[in-house]
Amino acid sequence: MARRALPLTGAHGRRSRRGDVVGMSVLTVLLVAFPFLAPPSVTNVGVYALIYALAALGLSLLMGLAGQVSLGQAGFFAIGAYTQAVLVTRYETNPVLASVAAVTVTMTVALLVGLPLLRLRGHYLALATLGFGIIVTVLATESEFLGATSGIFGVPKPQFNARTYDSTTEYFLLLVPVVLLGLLLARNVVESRIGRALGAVNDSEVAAESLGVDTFRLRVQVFVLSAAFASVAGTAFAHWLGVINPNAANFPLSVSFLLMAVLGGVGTVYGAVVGAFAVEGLDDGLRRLIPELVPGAVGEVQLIGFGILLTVIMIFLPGGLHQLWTTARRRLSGSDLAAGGAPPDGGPAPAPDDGPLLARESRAPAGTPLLEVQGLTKRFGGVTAVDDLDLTVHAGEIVALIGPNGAGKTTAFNMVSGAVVPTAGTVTVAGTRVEGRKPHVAARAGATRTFQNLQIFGSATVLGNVMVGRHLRSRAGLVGAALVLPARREERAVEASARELLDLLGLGPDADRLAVDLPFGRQRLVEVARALALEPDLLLLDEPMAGLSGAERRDLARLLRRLRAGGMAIVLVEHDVEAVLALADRVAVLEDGVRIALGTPDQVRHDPAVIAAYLGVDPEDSTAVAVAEAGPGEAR
Ligand SMILES: Nc1ncnc2c1ncn2[C@@H]1O[C@H](COP(=O)(O)OP(=O)(O)OP(=O)(O)O)[C@@H](O)[C@H]1O
Repeated sequence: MARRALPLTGAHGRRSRRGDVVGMSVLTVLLVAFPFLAPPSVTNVGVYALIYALAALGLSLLMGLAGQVSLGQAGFFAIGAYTQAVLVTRYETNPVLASVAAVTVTMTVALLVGLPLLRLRGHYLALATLGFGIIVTVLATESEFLGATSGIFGVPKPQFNARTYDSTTEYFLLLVPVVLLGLLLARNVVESRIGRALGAVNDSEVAAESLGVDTFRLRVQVFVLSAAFASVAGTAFAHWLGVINPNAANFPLSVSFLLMAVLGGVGTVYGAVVGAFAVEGLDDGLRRLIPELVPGAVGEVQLIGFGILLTVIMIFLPGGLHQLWTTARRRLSGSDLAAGGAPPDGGPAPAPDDGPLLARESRAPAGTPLLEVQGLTKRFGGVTAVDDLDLTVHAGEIVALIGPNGAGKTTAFNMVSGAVVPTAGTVTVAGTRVEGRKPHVAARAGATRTFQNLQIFGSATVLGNVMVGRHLRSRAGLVGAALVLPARREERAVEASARELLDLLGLGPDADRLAVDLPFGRQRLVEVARALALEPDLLLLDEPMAGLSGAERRDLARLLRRLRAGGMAIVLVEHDVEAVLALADRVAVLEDGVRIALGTPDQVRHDPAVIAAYLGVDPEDSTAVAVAEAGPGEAR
């Protein structure tokens, strides 16, 4: 399971508003005092640090939230800078209006670039973004309109109320509120429904998708947001330097942004600012030091210095300076902050109530077909894992899918939930065709799942895991999240309903612990709670009993009965045949991908073909079948 170096927030699910206010206040005081305390040459370095911090912040969001590395951030920086320079110098546009236009242009380009590029992952995406940066550099170099290699001169220092901000100190102070606003917006996004969903995607894309998160759409959104940050930085850069040339898009600058984000701590919003100051300080230091150490050395030597630094950080401090900070805090407070306190031991069992659970008026009446599978087939090369499967599951019933190892249960299950594309056949969930589409489509239609191999969101608390399950039951988008106000009330409601569900499943005392710190059986329960948070009409459970103790199995079986009584349809793949026969209304049996039986537990229990499949006796041999019927036991 992919995990980012550090949780972006208090382990998405727990906010620290007081910490935010203190952090922002301290940073504001430090930044405002900086130009008055530092000598002018250092303030000059500080101006660059503030400008670059914005671009690094965007990159940090992209890497921390969307898990994507971009080597082309300078490309967006340059697009912002060039657009600003053109509008201000050629069309005498008001600088503020020009900035709005520059950011809009950059975001549009990012959208157009992101739509095809973000289908790539990992190194491929990094290489593609590198290519994008190179294209921008070449276009700027070759374009006469953009001044070719010389670039565009004469971008004036900004003026407000007939006052020109042309001293280093003034420009620094002008940038401080812009950077603080950028931090605030970024922080809001990280703490929002969108940030939580992206954090989940980083931990387990398939699980996040199954809870209704449209991962591609979110990635594109963060990519565009990240470019917007770079663009704002570019406009500030153009006014500060007064000239913009193709160097603004070049690879070393993208590497610098990457270094700032990584050094500060990927995904941590304050880290980008700290990283920018650290890198710019080092850059200045290396610029002075290297010519003394290596006579005649030029820029490339500095780049090597950065390369070495980046490597050392990745090896010894993958969480960047933020990691140092959190470790120090943890040591000072003598507690494990991420874990959210001492683990309770075991926690109480689910409530003993046996009434219907999660019933609601909008549910389809019992007996309504919610899942219709027709002719579902999957071939892996020469292996036909599932062969022409038909199955209908109705509201208010539990259907079990059983069969010996390799029978095709998981493959069938994965095709129904959207994780595997069928070779043939259809899957309809509550009237929506979902076969071959991403799992979030099935989730939107009302179906979600748990996993045989647990897919817990490792960087999140138990509460954070379950809050992701509320993704489709909340609405705040990226803009709403950035502006926080419309989203705050919704967030409180999401947290309250997630806590309610945790209490219902006896997980309340574990709510603020990291989910991965829980024992295996309780992690399974977290997955069930997370799935239930979506309020599904169809719940797909892949081996939910595996790894549970006897008491936990009984509790889970009772929970499923209560959900069925509440009108939910449940499909479970399970190896514990006795448990299944005691729980399910109907049982479908697969062997070598073929459905060999479908009926009530009693019918299936005595079906000679089923007995033969499990025990290897000949269904025509009545004596062997009679002996086998005496007790099929567990399949494994
Ligand atoms: N990605 C894959 N590539 C190739 N073959 C696969 C793939 N996934 C499954 N298979 C094959 O398809 C068949 C069905 O596998 P599947 O995992 O669906 O069975 P299962 O009933 O869930 O088994 P188990 O109970 O062991 O989990 C097996 O022969 C398996 O080897």
